[in-house]
This record gives sequence, C-alpha cells and structure tokens, in this order.
Amino acid sequence: MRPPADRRPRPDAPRGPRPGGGRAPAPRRNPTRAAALALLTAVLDRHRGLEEALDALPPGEARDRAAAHRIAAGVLRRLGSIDAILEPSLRREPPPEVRQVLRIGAAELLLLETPPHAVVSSCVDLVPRPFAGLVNAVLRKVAAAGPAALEELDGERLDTPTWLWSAWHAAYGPGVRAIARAHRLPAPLDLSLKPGAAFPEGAERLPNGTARFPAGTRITELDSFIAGDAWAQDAAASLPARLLNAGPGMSVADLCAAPGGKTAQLAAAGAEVVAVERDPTRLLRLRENLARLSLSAETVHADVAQWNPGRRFDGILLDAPCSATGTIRRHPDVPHLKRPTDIGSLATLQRQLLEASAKLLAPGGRLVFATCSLQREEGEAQAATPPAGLVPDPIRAEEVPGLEAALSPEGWLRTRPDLWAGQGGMDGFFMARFRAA
Ligand SMILES: C[S@@+](CC[C@H](N)C(=O)[O-])C[C@H]1O[C@@H](n2cnc3c(N)ncnc32)[C@H](O)[C@@H]1O
Repeated sequence: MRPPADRRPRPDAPRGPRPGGGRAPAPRRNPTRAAALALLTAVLDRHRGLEEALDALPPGEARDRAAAHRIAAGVLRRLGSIDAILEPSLRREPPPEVRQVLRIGAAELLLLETPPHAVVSSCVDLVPRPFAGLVNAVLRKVAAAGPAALEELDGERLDTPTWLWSAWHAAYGPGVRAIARAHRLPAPLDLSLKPGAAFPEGAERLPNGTARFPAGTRITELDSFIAGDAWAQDAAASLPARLLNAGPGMSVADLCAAPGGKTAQLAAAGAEVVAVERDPTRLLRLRENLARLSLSAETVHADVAQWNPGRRFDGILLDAPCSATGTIRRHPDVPHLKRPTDIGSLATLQRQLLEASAKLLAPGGRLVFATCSLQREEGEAQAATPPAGLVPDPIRAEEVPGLEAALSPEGWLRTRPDLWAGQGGMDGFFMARFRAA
C-alpha cells in the first residue's frame, strides 16, 4: 500500500531564498520526536542512561516526555531489527543524528504503527537540509514495506547484542530465545504492599503476593500508592528479602540498599533494619521512600567494603551492584550501555562486597546474596564458592510458590524474564542463601 500523499511542500524542495526575497521559515520541530532524538543521542552516541537522559530533557509537557520515552524505548528494544530494515536503503553511513531520526521514523511506522503522514515529514524536519531527501525516501520505503517486514527477520537474535546472546546461550541453551522475546515487551507495573494493606482493585495477584498492573499504568494515580501502602517492585525483586524470613526482634543489615524496595519489605516485616548505601543521592531517595510509606530504618551512608559498624546482624541482605541484564524489559538501554568487560569488574566488586558482608553476620545468622543479572559470573559463579565462615542454606520449593522450576539442585533461585510469561514475566534475578557456620 502506498503511503497517503503528503500535502506539505516536498521536504527536499529548495527552502531557501524565495522569489519574493527572505528565507523560508525553519521547519517547526515536532517536540515529541525532538525529545526522542535527544534520548537516543544520549544513550547510543553518548553512552548515557535513558533515565538520566529523560531527567535532562528541558522541562516540557509530560505528554511529550512519556511519548518520547515510548518511541526511544521502542528503538532500543528493536535496534537490530530496525537497522536491518534500514540497511538496504543506505548506501553510506549517515551522520549519527540522521541515523537516529531514521530509527525513530522506522520505530513509529513499524512498531507503533503511527500513520506515515504523521511520521515522515516531521522526521524530515529534524535533520539538516542536505539529508531531508534521504530521510523522506527511506521512510517512505519503510512505510511501504510496513510491519510485515519485521516478521521476516530473526528479531530475537538481531535485537540481542552478540556477546549477550552467546553468554545466555551458554547459560540457558535454547532458553535464550524466550529471554530475547521477553525483552521486546515493556514490563508490567508491580507493587509490593505493606502487610494488612487492601489488595488494589484492578490488579492481578501473583503467586508471591505481588499486585500486578498492565505496563504503562501510572503509579501516582493508584490509591494504594497515594495512601502510602505500596511501592513499585518487580515480582522477582520482592523475593530476596522474603528469603531472610525477617520479623520483630531480628536485626537485619540491608547492604546496597537504595532506592529501598527491600529495606521497605524488611522494615514492614517488623525487623530492626540498618540500610547501607554508598550513593548520597540514592540514599536520600531511600529516606524519602521510607517516609512516604511511614516505615523506619536506620540509614547509613557508607561503602559496604569499608563499613565497620562494630556489631553483627541476625540477617544480611546483599543486593549487590551488577550489570542489571535481568532488568532489560524495564531498562532497554542496558544492552546498549554495558560491555562484556563490565561483567568481570562487577563480579570482582561483588566478591569483595560478599566477603565484607560475611564478616558482619552473627553466629547462626542468614545471608542472602542477590543480583538482578542474567550473567552466571554475577550469580552462580559467586555462590559456588561462599566466603569463609558461610555454608549454603538452600532455598526450599515451598518458600517460592510458582517458581519451583527456577530452583537449582544447589538450592539457588534463578528467575528469568520469560518465567510467568503468560502473566507478563518477571525480572531476571539470582539469589542464594547462606548461614554462618
Ligand atoms: C541493585 S541496587 C540496590 C537496589 C535496592 N536493594 C532495592 O531493592 O531498592 C545496588 C545499589 O548498591 C549501591 N552500591 C554500589 N556499590 C556500593 C558499595 N560499595 N557500598 C554501598 N552501596 C553500594 C548502588 O549505589 C545502588 O544503589
């Protein structure tokens, strides 16, 4: 089907000195697409995080930010496929800004199915004049091919960087395809609730108690959030804190704690919690989150590797910094920002933090180690050699209803984005539990 005729002046028509004198006015840049361009340039050309890039957008209407995020996230999720579709139309590599605009146009035409007349001319208006004709011609071709063009590609493979595909194939075999497929969709909104809080209307109750809303739900409009009864936390992210079985009379150190989802769970369970975080801005956010929920915990600004509180704890939760490859559904910039070499240095840091944490555990106490990574170096390989003084305390099937298949023979829990696929999946986490010897 041919795209409908565009009544605007042809974008490649000369714009400049006009017969009557003076220059043609510069085309008005569509604010949503201009913002999407800023986001993609930040992530793909400057290697900045998508959230950080969103925060750096000039104050504009919320609608533009949300729509720009939707477009940019679509491009990041399907980057390999989009580039494969653009490739035959590009004789040479265009400047980065022009490539990003082409990707925006292609994502809108193929993924969001925005009508071509709304996409093509406003993408043309975003690029320098010499590239107007190219963008117009390429996007018209993409529009003519339509979304069916995507179906002819091996999108799962194309949209996954090779180093991640190889690592996941080695770890999960054919499961790599299901993981890659899960990364195409935005994650639902999951809420954890304070004990005794009413289950929110309209939410789906998952086997672990999480209240799940469809992707795109605005948390700030939900009654349980407004009432301070709930916080955003992926179903898988709610599991590590539960494995400590914390309650009144138990002292727990939540190490690497911000923004505090797990601190909130531990405090809500009645434990005496000390939350330790190295990043002062994130620590501030943790305090704000606890205040919003009317929960209390001691908060400490410290590097866990150096922290010496002069006491030991009955429970320790180490939710260690990691590559976050388990959260790609929520953070589609991750595959484009992380490098294979990051995994080794993060694994070294996790080891150091695990060794330091083990020294803080009271005799008989329990330690849970967790990362939101799908990489074995940041999970199974760490747990296979516990620090001195710790022995394995295998997680039992009855502790993780609905996730029995995710338990390894060693009693470690490995969640993946393709688990509970029919209900919207979950983040990829690794969890192992130990006891002080
Ligand atoms: C995976 S996030 C923690 C998420 C948190 N547990 C929650 O549930 O909301 C890791 C956190 O560790 C912090 N961090 C990284 N290295 C640290 C260190 N050496 N000491 C303390 N905190 C650290 C990061 O700033 C980040 O906030």
